[in-house]
Amino acid sequence: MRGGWALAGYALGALPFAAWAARLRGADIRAVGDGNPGAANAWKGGGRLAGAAAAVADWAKGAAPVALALRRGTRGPELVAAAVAPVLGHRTSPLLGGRGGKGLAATFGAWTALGGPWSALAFGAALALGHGVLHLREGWAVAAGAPALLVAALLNRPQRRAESFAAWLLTTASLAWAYRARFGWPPVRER
Ligand SMILES: O=P(O)(O)OC[C@H](O)CO
Repeated sequence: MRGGWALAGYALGALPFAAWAARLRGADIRAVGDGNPGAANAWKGGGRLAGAAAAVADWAKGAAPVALALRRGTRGPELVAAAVAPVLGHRTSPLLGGRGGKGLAATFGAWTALGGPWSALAFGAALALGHGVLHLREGWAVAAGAPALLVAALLNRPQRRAESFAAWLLTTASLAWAYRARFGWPPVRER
């Protein structure tokens, strides 16, 4: 069905696993840290197990629609939709009143399947380098990691060049918007 991957991906992405994991451990994720319903706050509010479970579940909900779409031979705009929809579902989850999370874990999941594991690893390494080693503010670290993700995906899965480029534009725009309050000047944090 045309639009099926977009609908299924959005519905899966909208499942707020981090909020549920925190709640299972008695925490309200909105009251933890910056209130983002993501794995980091599930970890802070609900402990390591809740955080790890949320990270895996949020990653998987990004990866699963793309992996299934690829297995069915889906290409073109439908494949792009399968990659982007879970991220948007997480960002705007109706189960959280439209105020979902930033979509970082779901983005990692979608790219693990679309660009191959190396693209997600390249993104993760660039984020760790930018934020952890070079002390870039979160927004800048995400922006600096995005080109690494695209280059790794194009090298890794050259046969999906058009889909990767389209999905990259959309997931990067989504992350840039989600992290818009985390840019700030200068790009490097004061220590
Ligand atoms: O972008 P989310 O919503 O997957 O959550 C972000 C993580 O908790 C890391 O800050």
